[in-house]
Amino acid sequence: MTADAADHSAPPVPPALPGAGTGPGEASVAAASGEPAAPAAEEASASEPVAPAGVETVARYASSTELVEAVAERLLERLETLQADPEKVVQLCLTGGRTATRVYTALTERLDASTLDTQRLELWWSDERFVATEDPDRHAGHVLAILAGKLSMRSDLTHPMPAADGLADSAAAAASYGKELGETGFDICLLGMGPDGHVASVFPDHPSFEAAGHPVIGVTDSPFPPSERISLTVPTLNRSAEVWFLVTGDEKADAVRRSVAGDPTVPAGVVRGSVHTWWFLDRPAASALPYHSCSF
Ligand SMILES: O=C(O)[C@H](O)[C@@H](O)[C@H](O)[C@H](O)COP(=O)(O)O
Repeated sequence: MTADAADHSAPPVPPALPGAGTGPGEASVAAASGEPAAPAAEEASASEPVAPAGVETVARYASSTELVEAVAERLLERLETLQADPEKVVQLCLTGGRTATRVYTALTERLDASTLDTQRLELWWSDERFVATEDPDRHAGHVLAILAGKLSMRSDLTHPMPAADGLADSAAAAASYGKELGETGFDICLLGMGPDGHVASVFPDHPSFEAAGHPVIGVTDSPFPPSERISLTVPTLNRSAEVWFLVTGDEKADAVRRSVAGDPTVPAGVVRGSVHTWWFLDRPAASALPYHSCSF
């Protein structure tokens, strides 16, 4: 396995997050990875989604398959570590996309050998295509088909976003999901990234990127089909102790470069974990990074 490098960092001082883990697990990630310190990010305001300060690590893999296997293994270990606190219900935010879907499959293949307590795992989604429950375009359908076959999940802790059947529109669905989510902060938020630097259904140069004051939004004119979606907004994504970006493919290389550099014009440039942001990249996705951003 080839991976890992670290460059971008800020003092590993986790701010208190409602619902998100800030215990010894997170502190030790920062300390163990030994990244150099850098100045803290500017303070965020409600209207400007400036990323919270946290350690950043770029982990580069020779292939997408290596990435998928390594992330699945790391995710399982991390969930188990967070559950070392017997009271802890881990808050995990899931994403759609091909890379994440492969990670879920790889994770289920490791479950037999793991001590993960699925009864203390709460699942959320960062975005959803606003289509009918049975529509194959729906993220949650794919994810649940993979996970539910292997995990005994608690229905009261599993929160797919609403489907289009039975709800007036994506704005109503977003409001309903916002209520369900409340002030929840995520221990880990998994995110894919599009070639334009979009995350969840927050797109650059688009109203979804300016949705201040709304934790969850309905999107009616997505640049990528289907046009109607539901999404967490940037400030809500930033209620994450750890953000894990999973990015593969050379068509994303330039967006990766800009996002890792913190370009405020791309959504992935301003989404950060308050404790740790991981960039899990395959070699093509990392190809536009300055070489010193990766070391293997
Ligand atoms: O809803 C969508 O249109 C896609 O699912 C998209 O947002 C996806 O998350 C990213 O493009 C990364 O996905 P890949 O890993 O498939 O590239």
